[in-house]
Amino acid sequence: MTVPLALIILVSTIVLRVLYKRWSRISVADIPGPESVSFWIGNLQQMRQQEVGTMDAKWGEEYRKIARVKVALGMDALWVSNPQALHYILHKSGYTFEKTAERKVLSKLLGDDGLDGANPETHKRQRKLMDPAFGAPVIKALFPTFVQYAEILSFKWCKLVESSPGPACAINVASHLNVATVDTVCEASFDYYTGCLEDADNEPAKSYMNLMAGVASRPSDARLVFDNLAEFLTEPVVTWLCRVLPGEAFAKLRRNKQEVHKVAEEIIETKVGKRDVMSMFAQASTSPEPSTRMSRYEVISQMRSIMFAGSETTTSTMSCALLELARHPEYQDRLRAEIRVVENSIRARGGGGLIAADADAMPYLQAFLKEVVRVHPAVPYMYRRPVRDEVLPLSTPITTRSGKVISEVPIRKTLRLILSVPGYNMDKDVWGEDAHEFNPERFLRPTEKNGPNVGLWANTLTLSAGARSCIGWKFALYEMQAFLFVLVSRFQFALTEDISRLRREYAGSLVPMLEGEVEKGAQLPLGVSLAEQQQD
Ligand code: HEM
Repeated sequence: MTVPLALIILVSTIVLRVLYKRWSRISVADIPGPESVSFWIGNLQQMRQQEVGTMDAKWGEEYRKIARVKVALGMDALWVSNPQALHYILHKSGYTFEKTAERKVLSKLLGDDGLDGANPETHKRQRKLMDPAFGAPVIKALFPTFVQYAEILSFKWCKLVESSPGPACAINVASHLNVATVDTVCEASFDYYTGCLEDADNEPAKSYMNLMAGVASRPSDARLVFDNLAEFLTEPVVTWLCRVLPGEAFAKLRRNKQEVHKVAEEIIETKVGKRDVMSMFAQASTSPEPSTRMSRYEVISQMRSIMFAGSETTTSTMSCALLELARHPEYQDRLRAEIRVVENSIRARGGGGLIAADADAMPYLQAFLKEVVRVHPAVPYMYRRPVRDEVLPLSTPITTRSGKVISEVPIRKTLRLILSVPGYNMDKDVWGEDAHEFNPERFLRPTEKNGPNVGLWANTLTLSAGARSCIGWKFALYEMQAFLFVLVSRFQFALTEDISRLRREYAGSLVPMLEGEVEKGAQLPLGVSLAEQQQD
């Protein structure tokens, strides 16, 4: 077939499908929402032009937690932060709300046939096989590895501080944490030493540095339209396009895939009889029973899925944790005081190092981390669409454009839903009048229950909920607790002048960047100096 003919068929298919959807849908036209900026990209750029959460706070108040927005080519979507609706979508409906086509394409690009993009049947099988590898006993046993990597990072920062002319050294903590989390996830999950914190040149690990910033920050209008076309194309066409399309973003993803597949093939061969996450998956690849088997390609895909899902998310959250400590010296002092008490008790029991039970018994560390996770959601949006016509229940009734008061919204099959994590996490009806302030104290006082329990941890939506919730949440929390303990014990954090240019940018995940230097990727420069240590 000639290229022009192929193009004509492609464009006609898209036009027909757009028209079909327009005529056959249950309309959400009566739901209030912001005016569309253009037919091509609707409100999509508007959602990205401001920092993560700004638009969500505005729309949450103005449209009462559910708004009709426009995505590409004049298509409708619903932006949702309504607690009852979120609860219904994530908890009540199993697999009725699947990931949108463009979200699945991203999963495929970053994780092949891994868990994140799997269709319901495959997802159920994979998740059942993978859940034990992320259970509390396995993750608590990994705690010494988390501490070990925090120590390596701390050693690196000590050298930087000691060699700087003044007592404090400006360190881009986001980029250092990115290296640390990639090293940690490789060692803890796959028993694979990458050594990037110690300046080793490991290509697979390096391909995860600044990945989302390179792939998804500040997309052009054309790119936004292209992403939204995924809905009208078949999977083989999308896969082919991703293989051949030009541009640095696609090239970066192709390099990443090549590097990780190469190393995953080698790792699998060494896994017989071991107990790390990858070994548990590799054993599943030899199971004779189809319901407990993962193919070799699926096992390799899980490595990509986990490395992608488990590195930039924790980088972003820990960076924001250090930022909040720098902004609030009083919280920093309080956390350090709690750390000193635990260090004393470790000394009193004869040493042996920090263990998971120590972190579990630190109320302020827990409260602080919960507040970081609430205010700085590493994955600000989740994208879903119903596989059948559905009705979304609302906890707060809304008045439609035509003046009707409704507490349910009928939606057609495949309507795109944008689940707003900052919208829910900052909802005053759920969190109180001070919902927009950073205040760890809220998790230390008894709270009234306002509405359904939506989120997985501390009721925040940050780790999602339900069948497709974050499988690595315990991994993330223990890793972040270990890092915070070690780093706050050794260092004092302060703001630098550059922080006035800080933007919490949306690049698929929340990435801290500096205005005017977005092309440099994640940046969070903080003043780091040595903290006063206790005398023995
Ligand atoms: C603070 C850190 C983290 C945050 C905020 C986070 C958040 C999330 C969210 C919101 C989802 C659901 C995405 C969606 O439905 O579109 C998810 C899924 C997932 N996460 Fe995490 N994550 C974190 C850390 C980790 C870690 C450390 C790992 C692995 C070591 C991990 C592995 C995964 C995987 C494999 C999925 C797909 C789960 C499924 O589809 O069943 N995550 N994560």
